[in-house]
Amino acid sequence: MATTTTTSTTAPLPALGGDSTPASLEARDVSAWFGDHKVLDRVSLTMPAQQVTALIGPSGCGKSTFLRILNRMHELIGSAALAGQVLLDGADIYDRGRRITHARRQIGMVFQKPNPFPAMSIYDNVLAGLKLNGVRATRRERDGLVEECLTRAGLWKEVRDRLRQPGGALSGGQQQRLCIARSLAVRPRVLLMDEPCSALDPTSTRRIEQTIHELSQEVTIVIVTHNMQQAQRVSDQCAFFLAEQGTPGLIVEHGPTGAMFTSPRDNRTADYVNGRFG
Ligand SMILES: Nc1ncnc2c1ncn2[C@@H]1O[C@H](COP(=O)(O)OP(=O)(O)OP(=O)(O)O)[C@@H](O)[C@H]1O
Repeated sequence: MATTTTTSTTAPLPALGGDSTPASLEARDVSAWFGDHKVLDRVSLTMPAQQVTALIGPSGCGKSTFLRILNRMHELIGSAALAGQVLLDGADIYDRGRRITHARRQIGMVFQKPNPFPAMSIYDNVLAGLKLNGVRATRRERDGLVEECLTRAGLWKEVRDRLRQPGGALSGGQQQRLCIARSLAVRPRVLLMDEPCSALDPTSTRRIEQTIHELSQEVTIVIVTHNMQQAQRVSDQCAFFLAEQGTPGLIVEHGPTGAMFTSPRDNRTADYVNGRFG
């Protein structure tokens, strides 16, 4: 783990994982189970660095399970099991000897429902991940990081004069951007987003999409979305998941987003992206 000095400096805090450059993620033959229910079957997908990859598909086909596997959250569920590999810039995050916290620090997650600590101040919400990891920083470093992360999340101008107010007092869309700022504070190399706009109104949704666009050069993004317009607006590439008639989920087709929507190779993809099912 990178150490952080406590001397007064304007230099940015280093990444907890030692490297904050955007990383590629590659899933190789990933299968997943809950008990004896197999929910994913040999899913392989490359999610290139500095790109936004959208995971689309009908409810229950395993998109969220796949996303949770990408940062080792799946294994927190008692009945869960998995097979296959997940490579972060070529190194398997599931290698024996590699600690779960190592993957978590480098691969952040933003959830469907904004989940800031409601009674905690906006300022402290942004720093919550650092505190959890025992990182010490000067006041100046903390101030700098809070401003930087809120700016990157597109929230700074709206909250700069009320940083000591509780996170729970913000609107839903602002809370979601606060959660993005909190994720960014530990300098992840990949950001996973599980339907981050599904609880938001259209204006807040567009603001989050703008944030995703602005962040995409700095951090690799993988987003689950049910909204086909959103997938087209925010992503560079798409993967279409499907679980047919009680079979485990798999990827039917993946590729550049434009091609997936204008000239899909598989009829099932065409039916799904054109709203004929799901
Ligand atoms: N904690 C769990 N325990 C048991 N089964 C689960 C659990 N979580 C998900 N499943 C099952 O795994 C399968 C895939 O679920 P998952 O949530 O990954 O799909 P999804 O494509 O993300 O769905 P949605 O779009 O509705 O969120 C489903 O059959 C679901 O019932």
